[in-house]
Amino acid sequence: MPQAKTIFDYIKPTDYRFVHICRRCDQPQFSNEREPAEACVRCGNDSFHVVPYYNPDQDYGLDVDYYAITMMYALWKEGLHKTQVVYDDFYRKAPFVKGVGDFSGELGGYVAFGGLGHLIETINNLHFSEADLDYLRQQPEGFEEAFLEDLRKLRFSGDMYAVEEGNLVFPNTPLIRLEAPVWECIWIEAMLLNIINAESLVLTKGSRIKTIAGKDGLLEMGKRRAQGRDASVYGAKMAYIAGFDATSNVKAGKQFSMPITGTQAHVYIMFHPSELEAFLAYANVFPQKTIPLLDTTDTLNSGLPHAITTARKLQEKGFEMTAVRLDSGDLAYLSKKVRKRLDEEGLEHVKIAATNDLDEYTIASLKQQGAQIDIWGVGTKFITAYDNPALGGVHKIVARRALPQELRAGIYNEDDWIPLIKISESIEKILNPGRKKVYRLFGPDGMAKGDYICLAHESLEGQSEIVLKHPTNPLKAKKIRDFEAVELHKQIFKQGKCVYDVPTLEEVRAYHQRQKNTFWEEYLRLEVPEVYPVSLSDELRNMKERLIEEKRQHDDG
Ligand SMILES: Nc1ncnc2c1ncn2[C@@H]1O[C@H](COP(=O)(O)OP(=O)(O)OP(=O)(O)O)[C@@H](O)[C@H]1O
Ligand SMILES: O=P(O)(O)OC[C@H]1O[C@H](OP(=O)(O)OP(=O)(O)O)[C@H](O)[C@@H]1O
Ligand SMILES: O=C(O)c1cccnc1
Repeated sequence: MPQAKTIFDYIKPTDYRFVHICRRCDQPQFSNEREPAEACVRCGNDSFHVVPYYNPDQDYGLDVDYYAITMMYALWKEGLHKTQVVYDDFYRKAPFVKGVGDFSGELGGYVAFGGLGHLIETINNLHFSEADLDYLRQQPEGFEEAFLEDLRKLRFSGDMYAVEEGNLVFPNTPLIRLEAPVWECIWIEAMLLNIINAESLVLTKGSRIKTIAGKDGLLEMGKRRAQGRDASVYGAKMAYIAGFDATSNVKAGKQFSMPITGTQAHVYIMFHPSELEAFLAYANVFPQKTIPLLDTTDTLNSGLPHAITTARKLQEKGFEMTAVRLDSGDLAYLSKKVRKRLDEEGLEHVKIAATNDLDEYTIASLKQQGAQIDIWGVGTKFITAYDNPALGGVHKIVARRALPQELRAGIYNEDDWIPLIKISESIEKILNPGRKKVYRLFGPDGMAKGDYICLAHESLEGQSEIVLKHPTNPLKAKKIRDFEAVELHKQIFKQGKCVYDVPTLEEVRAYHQRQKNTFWEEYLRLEVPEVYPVSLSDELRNMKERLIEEKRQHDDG
């Protein structure tokens, strides 16, 4: 007899917090309330098992810090919420970089820009659901119904320009430029930073690991250690962009159509009466992809001979064993011993995979020690960005249109962009004001020579020579001739609509590698990397200095 249809068969619940399951007939009912209000729709019973329900597709509108909502409300009350503004997103200091810096103490390093795909998807979904509005209605601030009604209709309506995902970016360079009504920019802030900071950080870590692993096999295995489910899935995506070959994360494989792979864990070996039986049983089921784990008992005296026996059995059936995995002990020593033994047995084709808290530094050290490792499995230290757990990217207002009182007083015109600046104790922290764009300058050899940040109306077209000047240290200057200037920002949203052809994951991965290849190794090395030149145009620098001066005079007066 066919099973009775349930509510799951008819609707796709998007907005509920609880499922009340009838204790008599198992009929589920969705609700935002913990307390079941009604009797079972199918059998009339009134006893329910209450199960928390969470659909990750919900709560886009509330994916914010509360002060965003209160500021949005205050601006709405003032009638200024739709004022057009410009926001920049940038970071100030590259992560993971160790060393003392150059002669002026400046540290180099880069960030591989990640998260744009996820951000586009999120902005496309941005809205306040009825449940979101109900939640706000319950807050003690007493938001007016007319405000909540405006939130109900609110969608992102602005323009967004961004560096493309996978490119390399440097401190203080605008990665994203948002031009939208001020309340939308405030709404988006925390969500945008959450995505871009987390994914760029992990992509950068992955990119560094890939630099060291080179052409060796590289597998992502961090699911169990990532800080949250989302972080594991998007982290695996970043690994693939960085150049890893595959992930152990099956959800990421499905969600992003990326390759998945795996070996075997200690449980499989411990469960069987003996290590050899375990190896043989697995090989029997997966003769084309057998990667025995050698260290459950004793890597060299038990795991290795049993793996060799397994490889022989596979050969008898016409198969070659793929690899063996080392997961503890001195990986340099063990890998050399294992390689030698395998080669002596005529098993040169069997590769050696290694895991155990690896990162770019351990891999570099193992390579330097002559370790015979062909495949690196990297988990915890990649996915958690272990040695630098946060990227401090920020989202700052840099310009706005005139306010009604300024228009009335004739101080500004309607189409003026008014540059904004925030003075800080340290000169490095003072942000670059105004609507800006970024050029990357390439030499005739195709290598990146420096980035040039200028105002949006400026152009480098027809210019054959340029002096790149350090933003805060006038002694650092570099003349460049014979360059090709490429604008880094692409338009992503136009009046709220995505106008960007979002590349496939394969394309983003290839793009990351191509961009990385345009940087000299000196900028990418792990320790004490060269500082990549980033310059402000003279017009931007002069404007910044003038605004600083005006602000100081204004505050003194
Ligand atoms: N030759 C080597 N040179 C540098 N680092 C190594 C070398 N061999 C292993 N390592 C690293 O040293 C660390 C060893 O960690 P740890 O002592 O926790 O492992 P273990 O005792 O071998 O195994 P287990 O995970 O079972 O505790 C790991 O991060 C591993 O990657
Ligand atoms: O070491 P990672 O870079 O995180 O790579 C993934 C690790 O996860 C597994 O072990 P698990 O951590 O579950 O147990 P273990 O520490 O006892 O090996 C596996 O054996 C790897 O060692
Ligand atoms: O497939 C593996 O070997 C694997 C997967 C996740 C974690 N550690 C190892």
